[in-house]
Amino acid sequence: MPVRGPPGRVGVVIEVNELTKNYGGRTAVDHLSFTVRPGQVTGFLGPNGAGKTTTLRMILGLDRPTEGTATVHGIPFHHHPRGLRHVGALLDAGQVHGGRSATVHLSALARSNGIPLRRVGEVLQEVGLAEAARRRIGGFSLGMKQRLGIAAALLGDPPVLVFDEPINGMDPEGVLWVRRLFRRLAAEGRTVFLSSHLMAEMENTADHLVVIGQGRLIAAESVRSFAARSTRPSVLVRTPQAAELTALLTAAGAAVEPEGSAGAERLAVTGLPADRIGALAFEHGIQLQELTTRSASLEEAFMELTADSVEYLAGEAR
Ligand SMILES: Nc1ncnc2c1ncn2[C@@H]1O[C@H](COP(=O)(O)OP(=O)(O)OP(=O)(O)O)[C@@H](O)[C@H]1O
Repeated sequence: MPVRGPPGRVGVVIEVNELTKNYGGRTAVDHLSFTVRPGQVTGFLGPNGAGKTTTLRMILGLDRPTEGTATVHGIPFHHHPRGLRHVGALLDAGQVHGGRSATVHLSALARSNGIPLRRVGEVLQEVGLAEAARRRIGGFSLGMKQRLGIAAALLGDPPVLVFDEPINGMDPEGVLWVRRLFRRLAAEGRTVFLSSHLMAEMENTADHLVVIGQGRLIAAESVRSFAARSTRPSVLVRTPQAAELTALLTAAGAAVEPEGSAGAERLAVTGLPADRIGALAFEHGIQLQELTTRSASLEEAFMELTADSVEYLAGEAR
């Protein structure tokens, strides 16, 4: 079923414009501007302390910006009359009343937001907590609490979903499940915006990325073009003549790193393209068993682009 929200700027659901948050003398979010569109999963990435949670809180109207604006469908979220039926959010899975059961917790949310109670059973089923519905939340693992938080976000069947580090604490099966869920929600036309400090989590989940460091925008683009930004694509070579090839490629200006365990004879070569490596090996009678160009991983692009902000934070002895 296609999901529609109220009209805003065409094709833009969440719009952050020059958003800034100061805490005392410290700037947590610094003139940040980006947009989030429907029908795709947008990953919100940055190292720890980059300002992701603060930004999400301002989008959800839980914190007031020092400067700038954050709107959902063209209006600040706290002015929106439909609450959970408009935006579903998971910010802190731990912030639930441990003495209640999942059913009681979700029923209270449904009642206060004018959502039919039948939705409680539906979302518990959806997130795989139907069996645990009557157990005390206090006994839930972090992964189960994340599922409960996702159930709460889905309760109002909203067109916009915002999740802060939803994959934290999930086991591998939970990670696969949640990825499929996010992709399905986006395919239904919803706007799905989720934060993480782990690039690898986003590689298979997001279509689009907003990357921040020290509260400032580093990149806002597709996952594919972000990965292509890494300046260090490398070529993987497997040969029984590793020492000879290493000397040859190094002399030709490449950097060569052995990979895997000693004697595995796999080399990661940067600074020379695969065809040149193949030609040099052929000219010198060196046998190659594998020659593969590796596209730079998202992780490498992320590390390169956020290196400065991470160093800065480490230097501040946080
Ligand atoms: N209520 C607050 N009072 C003072 N400083 C705060 C407050 N909330 C956040 N900060 C600071 O603002 C900066 C950004 O924090 P934020 O939690 O938004 O980052 P994050 O990207 O979500 O990080 P993480 O991945 O570690 O959750 C940090 O330096 C943090 O210490």
